[in-house]
Amino acid sequence: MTLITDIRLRRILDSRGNATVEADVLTESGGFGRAAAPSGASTGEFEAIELPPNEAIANAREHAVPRLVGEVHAGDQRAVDNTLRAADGTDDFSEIGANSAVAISMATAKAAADVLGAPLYQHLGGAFRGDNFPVPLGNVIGGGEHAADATDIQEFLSAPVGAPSVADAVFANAAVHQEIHDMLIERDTPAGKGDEGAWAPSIDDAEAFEILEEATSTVADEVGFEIKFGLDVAAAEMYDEEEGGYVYSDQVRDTDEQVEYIAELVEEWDLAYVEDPLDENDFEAFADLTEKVGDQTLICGDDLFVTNVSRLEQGIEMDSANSILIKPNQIGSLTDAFDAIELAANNTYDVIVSHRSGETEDTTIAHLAVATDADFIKTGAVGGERTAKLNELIRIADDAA
Ligand SMILES: C=C(OP(=O)(O)O)C(=O)O
Ligand SMILES: [Mg+2]
Repeated sequence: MTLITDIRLRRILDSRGNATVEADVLTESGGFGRAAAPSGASTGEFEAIELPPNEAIANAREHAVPRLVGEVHAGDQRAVDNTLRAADGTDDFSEIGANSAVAISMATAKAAADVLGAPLYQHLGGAFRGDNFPVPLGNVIGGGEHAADATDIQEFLSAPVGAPSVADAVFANAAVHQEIHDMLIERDTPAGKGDEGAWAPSIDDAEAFEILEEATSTVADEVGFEIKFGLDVAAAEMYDEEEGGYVYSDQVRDTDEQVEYIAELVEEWDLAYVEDPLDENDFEAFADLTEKVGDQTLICGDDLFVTNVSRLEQGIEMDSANSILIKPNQIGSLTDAFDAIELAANNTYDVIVSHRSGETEDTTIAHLAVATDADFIKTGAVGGERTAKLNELIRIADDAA
């Protein structure tokens, strides 16, 4: 009795104050699900298309809603997402918008879970899901497209790999964030926050590494478990062919120099994680770097893979990385995100489920990460739209215990 009986779409605010799409899905037996689309700033060239919310809502109402309401069962997620694809009729959701598609897809999954009386992670993961919890990667210093006049590297991420529980890990990342604040004050470097709540001081990357090392080791001593750190370089945003490569504040590095530089950073700082160290079109340079340091760290494709099975297949074939970032709105549906996760896991890639820089209170990604046994979740360290997911993870762990 999970036949979809109504879908309501509306514009709500995201964390940057921009409009985004929210969907409510109702079912015949009274199930209800609500979800909202997030939005990126450093978006990949190959992502599914986000339309202006008004347009996305109008087009989804015209093309998708009539094919779903009274026609498809909410519990059959693949049928729901296939219907969204058929209604859209393009490869990249450019007709109804990936923002409408992902909001409907996620809201439908929640409605189906509601009908079952089960938490979303259990509906998505099934009764025999593993009992692992993802390690949260906390963005604590950042710049790039997420903050003006700050670091070149987009995200410096605290990685509490030794935490005994997800709650310990979440609190450790918040403590690192606070410790960095204290250190910045001591250094007379006041800082505002970027889009994801990370400190965005006007410092260079070298200083950010020093601060992060000190902050993570101070907090690790306090909490008694290992905290490493990692990066989202978001290198596609730096890459400029006409300039001859990767444009940093103080120099331009060509592709070989960029590979060398990142490999040195991995060695010097014992990095646990490096996301998008190279341009989104350069599967080969990714493969060079993975060959050099892939046994010491995670080389993760975000803009490289855009949660897209075909791009991941290419990466697997070329050994371009050893992990993938999963952002459901990059591809437009939960089914597509699940397929990418399954392909990654079958090829021993680590999986990192991720928020976007523009977020809402929606907690679907916390459930998705637990349901799929993801190795990591990247969803900030502080800020209401980030703690919505982090606190949900704590609740899920509590519920599952
Ligand atoms: C979360 C990220 O930023 P955005 O949402 O701006 O793409 C990212 O690049 O990993
Ligand atoms: Mg990224």
